[in-house]
Amino acid sequence: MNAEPSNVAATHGPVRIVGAGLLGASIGLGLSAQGVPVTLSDASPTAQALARDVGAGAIARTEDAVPTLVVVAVPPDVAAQVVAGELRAYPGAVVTDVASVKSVILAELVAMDSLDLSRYVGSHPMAGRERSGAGAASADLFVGRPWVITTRAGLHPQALLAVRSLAVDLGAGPVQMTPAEHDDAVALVSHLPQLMASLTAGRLVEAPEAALGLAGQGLRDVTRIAASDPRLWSAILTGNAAAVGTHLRGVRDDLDGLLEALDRAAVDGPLALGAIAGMAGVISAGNDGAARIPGKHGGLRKRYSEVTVLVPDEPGELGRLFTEIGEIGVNIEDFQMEHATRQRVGMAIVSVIPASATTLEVALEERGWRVVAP
Ligand SMILES: NC(=O)c1ccc[n+]([C@@H]2O[C@H](COP(=O)([O-])OP(=O)(O)OC[C@H]3O[C@@H](n4cnc5c(N)ncnc54)[C@H](O)[C@@H]3O)[C@@H](O)[C@H]2O)c1
Ligand SMILES: O=C(O)C(=O)C[C@]1(C(=O)O)C=C[C@@H](O)C=C1
Repeated sequence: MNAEPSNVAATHGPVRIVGAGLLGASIGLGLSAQGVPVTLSDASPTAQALARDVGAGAIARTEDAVPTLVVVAVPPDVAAQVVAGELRAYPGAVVTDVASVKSVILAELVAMDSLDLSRYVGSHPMAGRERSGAGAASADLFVGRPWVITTRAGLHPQALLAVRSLAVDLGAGPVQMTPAEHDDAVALVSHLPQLMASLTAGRLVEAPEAALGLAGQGLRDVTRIAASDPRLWSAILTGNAAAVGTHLRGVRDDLDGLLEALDRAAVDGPLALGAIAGMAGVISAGNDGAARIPGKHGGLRKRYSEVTVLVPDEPGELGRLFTEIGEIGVNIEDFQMEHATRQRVGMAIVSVIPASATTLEVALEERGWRVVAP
């Protein structure tokens, strides 16, 4: 049963969404759930119909009420053209786009004639998935995530406010920065990780089956986003080429140092002069960098204990595990599932606060679950 829409949004509709894929449909779902009227437009009639069918809004028609806010959620290489069209079509509306790069789109818009750019606010929710299209959309996609809102001279304060309200209504935290600051930041925290995941996964293309059969959670963690859409990501990466190049050159320097140490170990043995320090330096820097990644709600990442439980690969077993953890009175902070190759069993890795780990292990064992030793 659908919950009644709770009409508490600060965003005044109608909101028109152009590009009804993962981002557009997620925004539509989040706004529709709060009773904001949403219309959807997409170059693909199929994408448009799918977004409507998942509940993201109504398909746009020429006789629709004029929107107060237009959200452009198309790939970055066409975003400026679409934003310009919307600014011209709706002279009273605020127009935002959610593309993953910001400077290149603004530069394209500035180069166009007779556009009222005081109503355009480039933005970027730092939330997404490795899958495209409305079928993967979720109203909760933005909850607890930063939503970058780019600022610059000449912006109408009401336009800024409208896009801030959109972010807040969808549960995100607005963060203001210039387009250049945004592009530098995402080159490091989003675009470089995508490339590293893709480069690592690309090494698997010709890997022997026997090696792939040994793959554990480490490989899965590092390669989740390697499933991302090549067309979308090519546009993102080339749209932020200079900043991405800077970080990749940094990685290249690190790789050169690493290879030098490895080559020494390969020739003179594992304890060759400088070899151990070379490895430890890279791994320690990784520890320090990872420790700086903020937790999902903005605070410092908490260190949880992991309790690993074998779960039979049968309907309802995972649900039973969750129910019993609830009965034991322990809160699940995070959860991952690891699948054992060629076995009818999976490993549920349940993250809990350290003080609860032993209690949970003992209680689950008592209830007949097989807990894997930490
Ligand atoms: N995928 C993510 O994780 C993520 C996260 C944050 C921001 N973004 C940005 O959001 C935007 C949309 O990404 P997505 O993941 O939703 O992609 P998507 O492929 O799921 O959806 C894009 C939609 O835009 C439509 N489209 C393409 N050109 C169009 C045009 N000229 N006019 C109208 N519709 C057009 C496509 O048919 C498609 O339905 C991109 O700019 C992307 O950089 C993506
Ligand atoms: O979680 C993911 O799938 C993402 O990679 C989302 C992610 C990110 O790098 O954080 C990817 C690109 C977008 O521009 C914003 C968010």
